[in-house]
Amino acid sequence: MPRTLDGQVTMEKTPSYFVTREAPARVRAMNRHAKLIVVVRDPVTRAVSDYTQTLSKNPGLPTFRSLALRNATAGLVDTAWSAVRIGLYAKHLENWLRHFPLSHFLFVSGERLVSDPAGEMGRVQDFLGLKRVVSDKHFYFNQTKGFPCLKKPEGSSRPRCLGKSKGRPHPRIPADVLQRLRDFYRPFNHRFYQMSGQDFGWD
Ligand SMILES: Nc1ncnc2c1ncn2[C@@H]1O[C@H](COP(=O)(O)OS(=O)(=O)O)[C@@H](OP(=O)(O)O)[C@H]1O
Repeated sequence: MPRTLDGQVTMEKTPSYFVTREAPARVRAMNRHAKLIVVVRDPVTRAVSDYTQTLSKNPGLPTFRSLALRNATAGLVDTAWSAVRIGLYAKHLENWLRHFPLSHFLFVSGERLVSDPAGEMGRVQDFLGLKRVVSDKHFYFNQTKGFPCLKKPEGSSRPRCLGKSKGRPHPRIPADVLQRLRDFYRPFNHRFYQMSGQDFGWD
């Protein structure tokens, strides 16, 4: 990574940092002033999205139900499955808060990133102490993609949406499995709302 000069902000993005036990201590050892941005979405939708991603690479994958529930009859949720475990945001945040104060974090709502990308980007710019440059006029809603896209990315004169692997249709998951997961996550979500001071309205 090149050295950051005065007036520059260096950003690094790795989704697995948030859920990796050793990451907070290592990040702190590198820079204890680091600002940390975490994008979170409803953990149930996140699990289905995760499954969709794996399924696209491995079409022979067992059903979502058989991976999410340890014992189909008892309906116990399998927290060893990474698609489930990653959504336990309160647990991951607890680990990070041993190394960084809450003021170093910005939690971005994955849902609002879709419904109001400029609004969420406004919060990101404020958090980073940047002038609000990215605004409503940079986004448009692409009907075909079903998501917001950039009107004119930096260095290009043509609009740009995220790639095919972002915003794919999800397979239909049986309602009882989704309900089981919703019930499972509820207490963890509430704890996460308390810890972060933000209600994401997932239930
Ligand atoms: N503008 C825009 N365009 C397309 N997709 C968007 C957008 N904003 C948010 N999203 C949501 O981002 C989800 C994919 O992001 P990931 O977190 O899986 O990406 S990454 O693997 O961490 O890079 C992806 O999840 P899926 O819908 O499950 O594909 C999207 O819902």
